[in-house]
Amino acid sequence: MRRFHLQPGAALRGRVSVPGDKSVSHRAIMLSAIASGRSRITGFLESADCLATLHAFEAMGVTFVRDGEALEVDGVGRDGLHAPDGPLDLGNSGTSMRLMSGLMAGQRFDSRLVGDASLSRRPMARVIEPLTRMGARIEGQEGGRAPLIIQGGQPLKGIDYTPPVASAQIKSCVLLAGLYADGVTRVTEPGVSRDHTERMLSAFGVIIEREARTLSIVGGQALQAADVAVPADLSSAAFFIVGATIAESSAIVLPGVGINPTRRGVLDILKRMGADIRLHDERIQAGEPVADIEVRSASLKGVDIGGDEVELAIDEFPAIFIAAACAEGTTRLTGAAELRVKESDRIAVMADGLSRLGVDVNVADDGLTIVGNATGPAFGGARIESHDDHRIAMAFAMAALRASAPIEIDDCDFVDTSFPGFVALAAEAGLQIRASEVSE
Ligand SMILES: O=C(O)C1=C[C@@H](OP(=O)(O)O)[C@@H](O)[C@H](O)C1
Ligand SMILES: C=C(OP(=O)(O)O)C(=O)O
Repeated sequence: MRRFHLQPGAALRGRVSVPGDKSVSHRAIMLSAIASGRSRITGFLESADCLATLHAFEAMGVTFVRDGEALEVDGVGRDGLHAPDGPLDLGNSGTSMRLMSGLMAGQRFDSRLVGDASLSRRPMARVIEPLTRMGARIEGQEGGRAPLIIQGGQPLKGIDYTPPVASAQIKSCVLLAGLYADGVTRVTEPGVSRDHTERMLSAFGVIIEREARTLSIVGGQALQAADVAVPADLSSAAFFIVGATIAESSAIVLPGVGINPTRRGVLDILKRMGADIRLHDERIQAGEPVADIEVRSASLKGVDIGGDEVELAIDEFPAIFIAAACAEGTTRLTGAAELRVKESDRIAVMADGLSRLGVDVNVADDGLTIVGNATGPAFGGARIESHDDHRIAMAFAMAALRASAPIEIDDCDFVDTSFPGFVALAAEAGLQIRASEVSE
């Protein structure tokens, strides 16, 4: 088991190049695999989650070749995947399982999607239900959990679907199944969620229409190979953005980070709290908006967060909670029950860790309230459990910048699911961090 050890204090400074976007990398593999021709992906995130997606498509006959910085993919066409020899192991990755269940429902062969203990606890009824309505034969375990067993060769039909929660994973699953369905598939979003799938489908030549909150896709369309330049991951950048904000005398620049409007809630929330965040050289890279992000230390104040803003920052709340603990006054998050069904229950696990560090926190069913401490150290020292959740581990690592004593974080192996190289990059930026292997 990997443990992080952090010494208190220090500042973050310099240029911090975080690796590629996880959501975009998954989609780049999936769409290039079922496109016709050779696609070239640059900036692909070589993390455990994205490699799980890549290996699943390798097992279905797709060839990936590394060419220097690029990953070349020989797409097999919409109907060219082969039956895998065994189950497709998607590890810790909710995105892989939910998006691929849509793709697998449209194949002629059977598949079995499995994951680790955390993924096997996460709700899959949210994809089983719409896919079943489309005519798929898909079965989960009790309570709608993985493994998912998908029977191939079922004719799918387009449906009109409104997911029960705003979720890019549900939306993408249904749209991808829609590629294999007869007629039109429509998804009406109950709230805005990240639109990487729609943008990338267009880049691969698929016609997908949006009218207000409804997306429509006509089944049977073919994908043409495309080049994808994956932006740096804003969700990974978020830890450094919060770190540089809360640590005195900090100044960093994060180059080439994705700032897609359906994803950039963390920037808007932190700015509302008083953060000094500036965007430079805003540009479009392979259909996605990116910018260089400059961050300097700033004094923060507590804010209320809720409504549509929640999904726009869904993965960044562990980091935002650390910022809230360093803000003057109270931060109140509501409408965020989805945080309870991520890699861990991020409301309970963050509240537990914050309490151990001496922060005044109150938990509700759908959010929490944090009373911040804007002057001096905001955290004491303690050993924290990350509950095998990458984002919990990295968020608490940043807390050390405003702690009065050392912090240790257990179960940090899962950081590699989204951010390989985190420790080295954070240390280079100034965080006093080291990792050790300890026996369980
Ligand atoms: O589509 C995606 O790539 C993701 C969507 C989000 O999940 P939901 O859409 O279910 O909220 C997010 O939490 C996840 O890390 C990645
Ligand atoms: C929730 C996350 O990912 P996934 O759903 O793909 O496991 C995340 O990366 O924070």
